[in-house]
Amino acid sequence: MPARIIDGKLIAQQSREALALQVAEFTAETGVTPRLAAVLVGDDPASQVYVSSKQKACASVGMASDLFRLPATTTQAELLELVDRLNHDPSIHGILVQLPLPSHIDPEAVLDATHPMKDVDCFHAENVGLLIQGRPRYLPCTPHGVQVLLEASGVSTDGAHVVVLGRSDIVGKPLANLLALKGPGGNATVTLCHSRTRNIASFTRQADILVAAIGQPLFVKADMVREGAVVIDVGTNRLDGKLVGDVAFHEVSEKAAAITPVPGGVGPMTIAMLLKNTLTAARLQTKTIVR
Ligand SMILES: Nc1nc2c(c(=O)[nH]1)N[C@@H](CN(C=O)c1ccc(C(=O)N[C@@H](CCC(=O)O)C(=O)O)cc1)CN2
Repeated sequence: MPARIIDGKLIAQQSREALALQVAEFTAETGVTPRLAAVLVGDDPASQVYVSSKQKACASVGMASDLFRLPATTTQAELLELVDRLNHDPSIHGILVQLPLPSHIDPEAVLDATHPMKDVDCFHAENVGLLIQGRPRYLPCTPHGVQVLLEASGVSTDGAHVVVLGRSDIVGKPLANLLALKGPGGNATVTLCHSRTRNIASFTRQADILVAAIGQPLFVKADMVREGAVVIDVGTNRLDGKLVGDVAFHEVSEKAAAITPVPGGVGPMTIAMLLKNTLTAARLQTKTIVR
């Protein structure tokens, strides 16, 4: 039987609708509108699309956003100066610096410079540390999106064997940590595989839940997947002008119990989770009057 499709577009929309109510309530109580600053350096076409989607998503839930567009020739010092200005602007609750940055800028220096309270991407070392210790301030957007997709589709991670392909700082590493935490949405047994893993298929075939975030188009084939597994595709690769994931969708969906498509799977969830963090940031930075 072909796999059930996990509809990220729909689940992200439901998440935004729920969030819009929370934003309205927060603003009515405090008079504060949560505000996100997006920083885009250079002309990467995909990054322009993602940043514009983030701004539209902010507006759709009643949040404000500002876009700071800088040319590709911007120096690291100039970017750090802008981040410092945003750190000190009390009207801004969340800062996101869109990645990738031009190659002459060290992303670590920029992410380290973002104030941890405004780090709504959850990339700052302090926030990553808090997550790993099981007391997160913010949840990393794509990993949290994967977690919400699983929950919304009735797929429990409790005691499940999750195999994560890819060890990036944005997806693989934080996702492995998030799913291994104690509590609902966690409690998984996690195996983290990467490009140097020997006989990777011997691991993927053991997965109850397989998450592909390895950045290689159509890497996961049907013979790498256990019958009845749940497959989550985080890949966004351009192949012959078309957007494809890390999973060979058609053949794998004949074997999996449930699968996310690309587009329309994890991608929209990343943005929905960013909005959640921006509201959390606004709450943390606003002294709410207790009535
Ligand atoms: N500062 C950050 N930079 C980057 C992040 C991030 O979380 N923070 N993640 C990715 C890009 N990304 C968000 O920024 C992102 C990627 C994909 C999508 C998405 O909705 N994709 C759609 C397809 C859109 C298309 O046609 O290209 C989908 O999968 O349905 C949203 C956000 C790297 N950089």
